[in-house]
Amino acid sequence: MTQQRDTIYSAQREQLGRFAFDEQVVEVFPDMIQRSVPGYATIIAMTGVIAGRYAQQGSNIYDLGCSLGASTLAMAREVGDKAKLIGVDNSAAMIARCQSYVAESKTTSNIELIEQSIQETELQNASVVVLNFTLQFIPEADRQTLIQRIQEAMLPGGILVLSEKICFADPHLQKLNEELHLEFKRANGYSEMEIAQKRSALENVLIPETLHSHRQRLLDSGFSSADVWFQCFNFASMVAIK
Ligand SMILES: Nc1ncnc2c1ncn2[C@@H]1O[C@H](C[S@+](CC[C@H]([NH3+])C(=O)[O-])CC(=O)[O-])[C@@H](O)[C@H]1O
Ligand SMILES: O=C(O)C(=O)Cc1ccccc1
Repeated sequence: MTQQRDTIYSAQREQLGRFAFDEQVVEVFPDMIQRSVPGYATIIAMTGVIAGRYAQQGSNIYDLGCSLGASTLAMAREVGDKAKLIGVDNSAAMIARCQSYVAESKTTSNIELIEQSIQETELQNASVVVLNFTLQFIPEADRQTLIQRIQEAMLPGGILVLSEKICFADPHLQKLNEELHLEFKRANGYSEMEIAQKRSALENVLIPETLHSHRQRLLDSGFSSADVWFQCFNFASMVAIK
């Protein structure tokens, strides 16, 4: 994998379009997500560990919003050929590049990649479902239906890993965590202009919710247990068990 540095928002732009997962983003995505999401590497690696524990023989494992397949490949390493891995993403550019990463990885796992909206994906026989930083891009009004569908497609004892940018009901905590995230981005070499321009491009595209809302939705959808297993500032990962 060649690592290209993310400089997408480094020059001042006259017109800032909505953030999109296009070819330009795909080129720099591994660098972008690592420098933007505190705890990203840990969440990906532990998604693999969790999948290794919960994979059921002959079941399906879904990575919904798989991007370049970071979680898919982390799970492949832990799961081997016990289960079929299915990565889904609606960005053609992401799926194309993901396909070549999977080929390069020479994994012996059975991996299928599908270019499709996860709102349309047929889900079944699932022991593990992963939504790593994807639900935040789904319209809020559609989130309950999707989580409910995932729950219904899961085998008893199955697990959902849900990682998200989160917000806080308490205004002091909201301000603190947002500022700490900004410090993290500055420490990773992003300039004030890059931070400001990306923030504006993500407005009304990435919509965070509180941990309370996420947990409530998971329980309302029929999961028997749901809680946080990792958090760094305004980024968290939860597990929900059927
Ligand atoms: N409706 C949709 N259907 C399918 N895919 C979608 C949809 N909406 C957005 N996406 C896809 O969801 C992914 C979100 S990135 C996931 C990172 C990955 N999980 C990782 O752990 O490396 C997170 C981020 O960039 O913050 C993108 O590839 C979109 O194309
Ligand atoms: O960069 C940010 O501020 C984020 O919230 C995370 C992110 C990471 C990669 C793509 C889109 C959003």
